[in-house]
Amino acid sequence: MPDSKMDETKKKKKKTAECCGYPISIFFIVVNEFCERFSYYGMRAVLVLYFRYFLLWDDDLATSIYHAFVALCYLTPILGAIIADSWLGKFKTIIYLSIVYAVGQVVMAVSTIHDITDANRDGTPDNFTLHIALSMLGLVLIALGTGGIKPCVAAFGGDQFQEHQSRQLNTFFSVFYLCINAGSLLSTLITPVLRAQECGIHTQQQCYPLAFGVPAALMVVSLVVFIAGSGMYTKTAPEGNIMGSVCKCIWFALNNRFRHRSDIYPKREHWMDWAEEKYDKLLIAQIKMVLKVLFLYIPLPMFWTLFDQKGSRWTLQATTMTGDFGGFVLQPDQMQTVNPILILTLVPIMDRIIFPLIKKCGLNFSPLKRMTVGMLFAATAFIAAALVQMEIDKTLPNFPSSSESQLKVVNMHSESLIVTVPSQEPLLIGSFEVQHTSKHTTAVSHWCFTISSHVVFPQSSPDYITFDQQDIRLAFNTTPEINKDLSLIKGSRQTLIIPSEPAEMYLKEDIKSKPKEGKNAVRFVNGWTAYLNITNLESSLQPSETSNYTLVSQGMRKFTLTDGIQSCEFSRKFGFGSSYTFLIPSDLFSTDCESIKEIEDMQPNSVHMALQIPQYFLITTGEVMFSVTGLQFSYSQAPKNMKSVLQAGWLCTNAVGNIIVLIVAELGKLPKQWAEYVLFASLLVAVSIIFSIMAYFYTYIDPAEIEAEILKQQETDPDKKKKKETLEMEEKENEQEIKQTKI
Ligand SMILES: CC(C)[C@H](NC(=O)[C@H](C)N)C(=O)O
Repeated sequence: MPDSKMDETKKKKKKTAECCGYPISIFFIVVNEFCERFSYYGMRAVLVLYFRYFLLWDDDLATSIYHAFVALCYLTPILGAIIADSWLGKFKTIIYLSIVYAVGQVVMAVSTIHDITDANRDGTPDNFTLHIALSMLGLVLIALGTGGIKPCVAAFGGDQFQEHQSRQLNTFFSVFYLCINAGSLLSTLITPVLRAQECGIHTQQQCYPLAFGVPAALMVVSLVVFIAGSGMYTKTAPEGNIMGSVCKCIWFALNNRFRHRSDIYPKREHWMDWAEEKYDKLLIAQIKMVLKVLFLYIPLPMFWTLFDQKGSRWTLQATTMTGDFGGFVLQPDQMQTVNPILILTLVPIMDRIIFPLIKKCGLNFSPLKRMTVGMLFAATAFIAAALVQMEIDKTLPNFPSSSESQLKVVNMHSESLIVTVPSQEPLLIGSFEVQHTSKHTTAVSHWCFTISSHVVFPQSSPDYITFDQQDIRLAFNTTPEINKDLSLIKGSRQTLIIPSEPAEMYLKEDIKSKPKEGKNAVRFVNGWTAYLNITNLESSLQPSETSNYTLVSQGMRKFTLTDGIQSCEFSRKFGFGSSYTFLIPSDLFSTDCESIKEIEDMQPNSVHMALQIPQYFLITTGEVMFSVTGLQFSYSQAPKNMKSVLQAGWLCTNAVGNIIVLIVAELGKLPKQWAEYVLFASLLVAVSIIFSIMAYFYTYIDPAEIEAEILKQQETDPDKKKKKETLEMEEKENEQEIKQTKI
């Protein structure tokens, strides 16, 4: 900004109302930031699960769209900075883009109401296209709003301070960062709880509308709070199109350099010096400072690539773990709260203890060194995530590969049965009726061994494997032998149900991946002589029929079984991510449901979510070293009129990081999740080595000092006036051109 203009702005700054040395207006800004971050992080916390389990996208698509959205949120700050600097000013930009943001949140919340398209009232939306279109529109509006206001709000906060309040200004930025994390913490705790509620008009479903609706409401509150402070703000007028001047100056330098590429022209120290013919030395020097920092930013996106996977891959990892902490149960998406909790504790610890201690030891822990160490911490966080993943993989069922089939046999007949399988010992499948002496709660391992067993068959035909008389033989001890041809589905797990009338045996497909969201999949085989109604099941169960799987949440669950005349209750406590087949015997009501037997199709998750804490600790330590330092570095190394430009550039590194996740997730699909974590960790280590080399050659500057020196030089430069006049004339010409184009 030209000096004269800056002086004008300073003069325009009226004396503002103060409280404890702070302008009162900043309280509105801080509360506004808290609500806005609550809104943003609350919505983000449930976004992947919404994609995965409401829109039914697979893991990769859900992760890709999530990262595309985050990337967009960090690309739009450039737009916000341009609008604020050259057109509306920060105040109006914040208001208008906050309205866009709030509308986006409301559209997003509406898109999650399944009842709006659930005409047949079966609990699932009938028109997925409408839900997808609405949610994508909502996300684009949110990205425009949140990104657009991001570089403006902090700067607008800074504008509120007078010259004598420089100490308070520094504290403001710390409080501002803490507000970001307090908002993030509360929302990531609350919205998953709201999501876990059941709601709906026709059918009760996961309450996504509430989980997205509350962030929408908070965004409206944020806007109202910001407007409420309107009368107290110091509002600075737009400072001219800085971005435009920078781009024009760079373009001119490049063009001029190209025109003078011949050896006859003397070389200049820097390629930007080729703009000297037309542009002010100060502007050129400022652009050089910015470009130097931007060049250093090139490797930084890799940090964000890893950092932003907390909300996607790590949340999905948590769904395969158990969150039972004794007194309370943690939902998988709530694990993300560990990050802001650690930020709130680690920022003061680092600032007050660790960094001063390092300084006391005589070590020069410069900002760029801190950022390199931060990157290495993030890389180790991913190694920790890979180790946890390996532990999880050990507990996952051995699902058949695409060339295998798995078969389980459940014998509900009154006699034992021998199954003969090629190249395997004949299996004795005990009779459910004869052996059901023990209670369902104690029978798990016993039944798995005697009445059921998984057998893995190598697949020979491309689609199905057919067992003829030679392949599989089912023989009973006393009754005449029964032979059955069985077609097993490739890559699938199936259960052969042998009812009381063995000739009516049938295959039922088993669940072949962990149940969603850490829930439990249960089904019933009706060995009772009449139809049965069971709570939670879609329809009544005919004799000998097997129900489809139904999902139940963690904790004690009660099922009421009735045939219309008699009824009994059956309760069981569930963990996370298990699957069971419950066998209903013929003496169901005489034993008051006690004789129900269970077969564990899939073990409950056994790796505890607490094991994710080390990876969260490492990534957050990395964040404090990298992100907080990076923000300060971007501010301190930027010339006074380009602080927001560099802030937008800094936010862009985050956007590019998310785009990298998208590309790697799409192109480099690794068969094992732990291998993907190791790949990301290795990439970040490689990038941090490159960054440390670049940092070694970087010389820290004091922009204010350089600017003052150039201004002093210019005062004695006779060309200065002429150049300024040329520049002003060109700007006027440009303006006239624009006016004419409009006409
Ligand atoms: C993206 C920024 C680093 C910042 N995020 C955080 O502080 C997280 C919650 N730890 C933000 O501005 O949202």
